Amino acid sequence: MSLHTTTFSSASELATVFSQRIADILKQAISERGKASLVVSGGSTPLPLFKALSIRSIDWSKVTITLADERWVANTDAASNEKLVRENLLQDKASKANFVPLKTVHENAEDAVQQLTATFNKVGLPFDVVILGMGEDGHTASLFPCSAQIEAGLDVNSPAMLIATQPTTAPHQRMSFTLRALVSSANVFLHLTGQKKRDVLQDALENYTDLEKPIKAVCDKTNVELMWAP
Ligand SMILES: O=C1O[C@H](COP(=O)(O)O)[C@@H](O)[C@H](O)[C@H]1O
Repeated sequence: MSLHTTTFSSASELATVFSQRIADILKQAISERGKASLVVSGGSTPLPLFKALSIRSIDWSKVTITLADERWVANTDAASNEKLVRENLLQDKASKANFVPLKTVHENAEDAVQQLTATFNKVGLPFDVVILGMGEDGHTASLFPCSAQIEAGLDVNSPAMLIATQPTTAPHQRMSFTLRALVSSANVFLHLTGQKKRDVLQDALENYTDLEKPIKAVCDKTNVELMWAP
């Protein structure tokens, strides 16, 4: 499988061009099937992209948006990826999109897997667009190399679509789509900014196993387009 890199001069140029690219794919899906789906990541990197995407002119009422992963905190908590999406992506034109949260009322993430799986069976996989981020430890979505659940999360022979994870090097229980669910999309993007992340990715691809650096597992299993700016 291949990694194709597009380099931008700045995070804002990246956001402008990438948001148009995503909008074009979603529009195409809507014209073919009457609906489209978009998986976004949390963390700090996507902020300018969310703002650029929110003002794109597409029929957002036909788009389902969800997250690649969620921290198991209330959606009012500063650490909530849902909060980030609601405040920055589900605004302006994109406020009409249908957002499906990963956080449920369950106290433990593990207890929510069955309900969420039923929900996303109705949404339907594969997703039209998956945008992944990456942490400096090589985790992507909430597939953390330090977690006891990493083998299960990366097992593409398992039918599991979602997995509850507990990182030991980062706070909060998590809910994450599995590698199998993420790479089933025809359009998997990796969105990174900064030289440090680019070096981590390069090192992961050259010197580590999939279990040690889960981002490598994604690149091993599907074609990934890296959108990168310094
Ligand atoms: O914990 C998470 O981290 C990664 C990377 O976040 P960033 O702040 O370094 O951009 C993110 O992709 C993931 O969705 C998030 O839950």
